[in-house]
Formats: sequence, C-alpha cells, structure tokens
Amino acid sequence: MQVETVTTTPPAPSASIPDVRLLFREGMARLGAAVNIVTTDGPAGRAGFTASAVCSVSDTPPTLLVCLNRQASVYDTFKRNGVLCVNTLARDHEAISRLFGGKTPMAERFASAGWSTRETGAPVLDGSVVAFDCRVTKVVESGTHDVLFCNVLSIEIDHARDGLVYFARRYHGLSAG
Ligand SMILES: NC(=O)C1=CN([C@@H]2O[C@H](COP(=O)(O)OP(=O)(O)OC[C@H]3O[C@@H](n4cnc5c(N)ncnc54)[C@H](O)[C@@H]3O)[C@@H](O)[C@H]2O)C=CC1
Ligand SMILES: Cc1cc2nc3c(=O)[nH]c(=O)nc-3n(C[C@H](O)[C@H](O)[C@H](O)COP(=O)(O)O)c2cc1C
Repeated sequence: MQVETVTTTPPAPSASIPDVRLLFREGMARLGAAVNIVTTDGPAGRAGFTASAVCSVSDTPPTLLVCLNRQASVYDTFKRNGVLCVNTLARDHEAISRLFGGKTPMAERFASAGWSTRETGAPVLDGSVVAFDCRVTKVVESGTHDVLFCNVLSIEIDHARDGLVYFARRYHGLSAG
C-alpha cells in the first residue's frame, strides 16, 4: 500500500500521565459516538474491529478518518491491505459490536453475521445503517493510534434502520424516523 505517513513526537513520560489518561477516558465516555465495525480483506487476510473513533473529514474528495490502536491484533492486517469498510451499526447490532470489540477469534467474529463486498473487497455488513467502502490514502501516527485517512469509493445507505450510539459506556438506540 502506498501511503504518506506522518509521525508526531509523544510527550515525555511523567508521573501525572496515568491520571490524565483516566480523566481523558472519563471525559470521552460522555462524548457519545456512533458505533462501527471497520473491516478489511486482501492479501493480508480478513479482519475487523469495533470503532467509535470515526469521523468525517471532507466531502471533496469524500474522506473520513478512522483511529486504530497500533497494539490491536488487527493492526498489521489493516496496514498491509490498505482498504477498509466502515459499517455503521444499527440498534439491533449490540451483540456484534461486543464480539468485534473483544478478544474474540476473527473467524468467530465474522461467523456471527452476513457479509457482501463492493469495490475494494472489504466486508460489508448485512443490515448496517450505512457502509463506506474505502481506500486508505494517508496514515498519521499520533500517540498510541494511527489515524487512517480514507478515500470513500462507494456508499450503501439503509434509511429505514435505527441507529446505535455508545454513551456513558453503554449502548443506546436512536430512531430513524
Ligand atoms: N478509540 C479507541 O481506541 C477506543 C477504545 N476503546 C476500548 O474499548 C474498551 C472499553 O472502553 P469503554 O467501555 O468505552 O471504557 P474506557 O473507560 O476504556 O473508555 C472510555 C472512552 O475513552 C476513549 N478511549 C478508551 N480507550 C482509548 C484509547 N486507548 N485511546 C483513545 N481513546 C480511548 C473512548 O472514547 C471510550 O469510549 C477499552 O479497552 C478501550 O480501550 C473504546 C472506545 C474507543
Ligand atoms: C464501543 C467500542 C469502540 C471502540 N473504538 C475503537 C476505536 O475507535 N479504535 C480502536 O483502535 N479501538 C477501538 N475499540 C477497541 C477495539 O474494538 C478492540 O481493541 C479490538 O476489537 C479487540 O482487540 P483485539 O483485536 O486486539 O483483540 C473500541 C471498542 C469498543 C467496545
């Protein structure tokens, strides 16, 4: 995969950092977010993980970002394939979110739902609210995570599906109508 990689320097270690980390997480737990299963497939194989750190960047060209922890088991697979699909979850997808967010073996994660593919070959989840099929165009390292900038090649939307958000460490349904 040909991508531009930018590295930022992490702050120097400090005794106060664990407290800041906990406070940050406590604050972020109150910043509600959509829940997504981000998938990939290609020469490095198939993988997927639950992600709330997904955000719109630009509509021209259509670009979104995904933050992926470099310690995640799926990290190398995503890095090598260079393509991914952001599958935004619906109200009834709480169980699959837990599966892809835990230490579950990859085959078991994918066996729990139906999938198809569009342009890139990354798995598209049956019943997702919206699926963004993407090619990764740029990677920026920041702290523990890589920020993957993704060019959106194709979009599938189901306007009738209710949404799912993660807020205060719990799942909440959102009405589509
Ligand atoms: N952006 C990420 O990497 C996220 C990771 N998680 C992971 O899922 C597990 C359960 O999380 P929660 O139940 O929400 O409780 P938590 O207390 O671990 O996290 C609270 C909130 O902090 C943020 N957060 C957590 N870990 C983070 C990380 N390593 N880097 C950047 N932001 C992070 C997220 O917004 C999360 O919803 C944890 O292992 C957590 O690390 C959860 C949400 C986002
Ligand atoms: C609601 C939720 C949101 C998450 N969001 C992210 C995220 O945006 N980025 C990330 O790297 N990990 C995120 N995670 C954690 C990964 O899903 C998790 O590390 C991974 O699936 C399991 O780790 P493993 O693949 O290393 O076994 C989230 C977990 C949950 C439960």
